[in-house]
Amino acid sequence: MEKRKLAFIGAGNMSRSLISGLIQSGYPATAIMATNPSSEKLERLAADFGIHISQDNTQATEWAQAIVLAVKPQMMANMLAELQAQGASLDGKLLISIAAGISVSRLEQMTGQQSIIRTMPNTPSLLGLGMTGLYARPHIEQSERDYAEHMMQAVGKTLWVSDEDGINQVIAAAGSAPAYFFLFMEAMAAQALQSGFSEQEARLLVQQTALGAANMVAANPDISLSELRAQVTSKGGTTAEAIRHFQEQGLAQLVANAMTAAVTRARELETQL
Ligand SMILES: NC(=O)C1=CN([C@@H]2O[C@H](COP(=O)(O)OP(=O)(O)OC[C@H]3O[C@@H](n4cnc5c(N)ncnc54)[C@H](OP(=O)(O)O)[C@@H]3O)[C@@H](O)[C@H]2O)C=CC1
Ligand SMILES: O=C(O)[C@@H]1CCC=N1
Repeated sequence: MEKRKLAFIGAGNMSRSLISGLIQSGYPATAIMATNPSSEKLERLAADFGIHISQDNTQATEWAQAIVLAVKPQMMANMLAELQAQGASLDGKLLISIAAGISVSRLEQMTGQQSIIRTMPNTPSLLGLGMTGLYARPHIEQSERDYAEHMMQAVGKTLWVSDEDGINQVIAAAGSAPAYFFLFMEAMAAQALQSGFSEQEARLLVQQTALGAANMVAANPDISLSELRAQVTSKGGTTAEAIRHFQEQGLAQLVANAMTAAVTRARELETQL
């Protein structure tokens, strides 16, 4: 892939995940810079990955050809206003936002720029196992789409959405979703602990099973999820009893409601920020 000089504005959890995945995929550390107001996270990034670091957003944006906007949604307007106040020019740079809840048109207003791609990655990008949704307005050139896509493909899989609300659906199904699986695993580990396993044993049982289940899905694209479930579920056996409990207590509806709540929150942020 093209190795543009790439700056991450905001060196938090998601930037660290993306930077780690990019470095593992062979993106040159010398072509990456991260900024943050405080130095601690930056120093860890420099020590772990050998990238450039700076506490000066203007310096980073001037250096970069592509810029990942990776601050919290609530910080975005201030951060971009400060850049403009300092006279930083974003002309000719590709802006890649990873923020939830900030629309492209709002980003255009905040930056005065049009070359913007909205993305929604997730933290497994850290391991090259990310899932990223991308959205661009029709006027965005193919070369810019390709760069953003290849960058995200370096850290996992990608999916373009054709209308912008699709990004909010990606948040619910992928961006926020690692946390759902962690929550489920926490609940399972807590019960395993309760039943007499040590913390370490409980974690081993849960993590290896989650890994195995995810790999079973990935390795069998022609087998439906419900068929994979059926293969575990002996008639009159133990799994059937557990599944009956989940179903009687409305797991599918609960998941649907939770995902809808994530979408609603993303849309709400879009009206507020
Ligand atoms: N975490 C996730 O799983 C995902 C997050 N996202 C999006 O990624 C973005 C970042 O989220 P996340 O990494 O979780 O958040 P974090 O809070 O971990 O990271 C944001 C970073 O931005 C820094 N920051 C604050 N103000 C500025 C500024 N003016 N200039 C430069 N850096 C600044 C913060 O510094 P300080 O150290 O001082 O707090 C912090 O390190 C959000 O917009 C979120 O919607 C998208 C997909 C998944
Ligand atoms: O919770 C959030 O708002 C961000 C967006 C997706 C994951 N984390």
